[in-house]
Amino acid sequence: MVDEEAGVVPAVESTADDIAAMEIRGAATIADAAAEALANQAERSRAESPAAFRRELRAAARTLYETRPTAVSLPNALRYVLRGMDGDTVADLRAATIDRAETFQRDLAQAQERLGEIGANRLRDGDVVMTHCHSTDALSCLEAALKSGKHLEAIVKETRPRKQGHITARQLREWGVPVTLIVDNAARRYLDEADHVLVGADSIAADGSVINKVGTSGLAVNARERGVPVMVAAQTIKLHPDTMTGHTVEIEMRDETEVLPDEERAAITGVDVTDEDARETTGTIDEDADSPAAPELTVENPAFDVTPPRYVDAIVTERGQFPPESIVTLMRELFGEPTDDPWDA
Ligand SMILES: O=C(COP(=O)(O)O)[C@H](O)[C@H](O)COP(=O)(O)O
Repeated sequence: MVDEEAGVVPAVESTADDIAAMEIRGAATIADAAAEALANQAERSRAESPAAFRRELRAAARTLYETRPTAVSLPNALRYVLRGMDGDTVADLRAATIDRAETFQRDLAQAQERLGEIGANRLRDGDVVMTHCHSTDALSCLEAALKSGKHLEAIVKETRPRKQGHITARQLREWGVPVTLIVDNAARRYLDEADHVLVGADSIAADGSVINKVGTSGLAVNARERGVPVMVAAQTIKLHPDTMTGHTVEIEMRDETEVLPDEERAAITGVDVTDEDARETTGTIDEDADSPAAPELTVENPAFDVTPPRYVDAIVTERGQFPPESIVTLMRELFGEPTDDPWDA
């Protein structure tokens, strides 16, 4: 079935929904799923003319693009696939698009493997690595080090509010790595036991700033104070070309219920904190607490933050490792001049 209006097939809508809901998450995985979705669009398109086919693919790209704003791997993937949409007939366009998406997915997997081998060189036998969130690029470094026979241990930050640290812990344990899981607030204390901080990235800006899961910047600042090197594992698909012309990276603000579910909010707002009597008889719910007179409770839920380059020791890519300040050279080489929206490709 095709969405008649936009021509976007249900498989694309469903991938977009999964990305928005974080069923599909992590910058590399999102890019892979987006390329796959465009291939699905190409395969299932009922367009009868090359122009209609191109229109549909652009609409599909836009649907995918509008899901989450921070990981540049998403528009980079869309742009890459759409730029390969060559041909004079619908059949040729279909074949070219599917082929291009497959090439993208293959290159992505190879880049991650290569990056892992490079990152593993920074890790010594017996090292303890502190992680934040769940990054397949970061895990690739650990996997390569383990495959080369190094013994590693991990201190895994829980990563509130979505607890992606649990995914990291599960994976590392499957690989036989002893894991110590900590709440985010305990990171500074446990940095004394860590030899490296290893994180991934959603975007890397031209000045070498690293945009990653919220909490990365605080971790990096603490690591610098403790003398623990911070290594960022990021395939070049994470380089954000628009930042070369001064654009900033949008930080996604997610729903407040991830931080404060409704029942917990009610437990806070149900008590009138200005009413001394109500506070003393704990558990008393003030019926008027949510009245316009009650003080406002605001919850902010930024999904990512920005770590300035001075707190990062190395950005490890499939092209080698770079000091953050020199990443712009690689960015220029790979992306050339600044880019348009993916659907303008
Ligand atoms: O911040 C996150 C995931 O955030 P979210 O869970 O909100 O998507 C990851 O560190 C990067 O995306 C890198 O992941 P990878 O190395 O797998 O690309």
